[in-house]
Amino acid sequence: MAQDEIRQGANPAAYKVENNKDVYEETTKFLIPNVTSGYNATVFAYGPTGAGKTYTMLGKDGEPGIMVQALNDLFLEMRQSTDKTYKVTMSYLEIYNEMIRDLLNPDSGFLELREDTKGSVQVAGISEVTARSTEEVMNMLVKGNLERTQEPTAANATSSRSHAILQVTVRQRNKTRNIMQEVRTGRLYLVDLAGSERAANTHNRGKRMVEGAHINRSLLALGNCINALSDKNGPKYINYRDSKLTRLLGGNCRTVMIAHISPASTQFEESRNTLVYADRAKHIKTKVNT
Ligand SMILES: Nc1ncnc2c1ncn2[C@@H]1O[C@H](COP(=O)(O)OP(=O)(O)OP(=O)(O)O)[C@@H](O)[C@H]1O
Repeated sequence: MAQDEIRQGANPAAYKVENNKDVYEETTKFLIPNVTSGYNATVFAYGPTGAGKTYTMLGKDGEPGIMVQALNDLFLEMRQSTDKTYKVTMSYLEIYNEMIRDLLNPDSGFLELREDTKGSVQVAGISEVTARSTEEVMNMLVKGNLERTQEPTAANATSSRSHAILQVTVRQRNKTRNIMQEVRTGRLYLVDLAGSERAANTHNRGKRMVEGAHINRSLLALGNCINALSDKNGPKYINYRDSKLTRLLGGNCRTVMIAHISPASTQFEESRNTLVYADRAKHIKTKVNT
């Protein structure tokens, strides 16, 4: 079975978005039943440094981000199921300078991507930790964030220099079967990207410039995939293999892009670029195969 899925942003005049809860409800909440039904879904925060991506995804005390809210709904939905049992595992990784690090086990060094027998791309050797509640996931996330590559830049004092990806895997079994057979696996990717600005804008030199080039390689590949997928004449060849980020996230997946822009006039060019990408992404139709 194949299903077409497109969700356009609602009419901005029709609703108010004042906090992370509103952002979650308008953008991400609808994905949760898909994941518990065995589909993959991705939410990524896109935009220049300091525009609020980490604030949206992770949140702050008293202002929980998309991650907490998505996990709360995910666990709630699983608890309410009468005919299924679920097992949830999580992995947390960063892509820094086109290298993958396990943030829950940083001693494991740099990890490689591999295709499994079904053709889906996996991170070889990444730790998968069982989680029974949002608190357990968030505790591990906080631990993992201490390992994340974060440095001050001219544009943000606690700038995330890597793309951070939280993978939540939901394995579903049917309770009513005599043999407890695994039926479906859904995966939710929650992604806090590094800043999308051109390196020159953050007045970075040396190491930060090199990072900028690598960050931009992944983001450029992401932008190219968005361009190719949104081509009015139908998608041409999609270069998912051009970067670690697009290899990992590419393929069959319902995807939400949360675009971040700054109100500052000095950020006009970045804001415009972000909106152009967001507009293109809005027109992508994905075919999700079951
Ligand atoms: N909606 C908001 N309300 C209040 N404060 C915010 C909001 N968005 C962002 N901030 C604050 O702005 C600062 C920069 O935000 P944040 O670190 O989330 O940016 P970022 O886009 O993740 O940047 P980078 O790409 O450098 O990691 C933080 O101190 C954050 O708390």
